[in-house]
Amino acid sequence: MRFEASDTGAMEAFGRDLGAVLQAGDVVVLTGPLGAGKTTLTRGIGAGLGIRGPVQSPTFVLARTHPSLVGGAPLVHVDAYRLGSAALLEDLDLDFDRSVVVVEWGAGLVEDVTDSWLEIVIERPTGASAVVARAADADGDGARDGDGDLDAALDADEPRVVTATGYGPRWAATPYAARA
Ligand SMILES: Nc1ncnc2c1ncn2[C@@H]1O[C@H](COP(=O)(O)OP(=O)(O)OP(=O)(O)O)[C@@H](O)[C@H]1O
Ligand SMILES: [Mg+2]
Repeated sequence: MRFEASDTGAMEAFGRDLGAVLQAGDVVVLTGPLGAGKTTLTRGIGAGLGIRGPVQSPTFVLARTHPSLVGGAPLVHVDAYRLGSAALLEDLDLDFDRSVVVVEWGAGLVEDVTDSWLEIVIERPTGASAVVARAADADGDGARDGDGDLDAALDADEPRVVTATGYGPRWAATPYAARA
């Protein structure tokens, strides 16, 4: 399943819709470059699940558990950026069966801990480098301004291409199923 999230709100809305169908035992893997929108999507998933926020970039903790406010499964939000190996993911001893687990940078790690997962790849078609170049020359005269607000430019709404592919029995009969 592939679509374009035109802005931050569209990404959160996709997450909310997805969160509404996720259940305990589900694992979602988010892949995409820095600032792609992985945490933004996780925030939407959290809203769809009805968990207690706020969902933030797990900078100092590798995994954060958000309890449900509606009697459903908690959201376990993992940042595997510094984790690097499936063994370390296993060491976190997460309660996969009873939680919805979302792993940023989890590609290639979750295969060892679950037989089914939903992989979501987020791409910035415009490319971060193009955004950086534009930020450096905000007035567009071809010369570097030196006062471009890089952070604002990186955060500004721009489309993302989102591809969601489900692997394993959990996703087989869903629109996300990977085509054999
Ligand atoms: N179409 C879009 N979809 C999602 N986020 C967008 C979009 N357009 C702009 N943004 C902005 O891009 C930023 C994405 O940041 P976010 O923290 O979600 O990325 P990330 O992939 O988690 O980064 P990191 O790798 O650092 O964890 C946010 O500031 C968000 O508002
Ligand atoms: Mg993030």
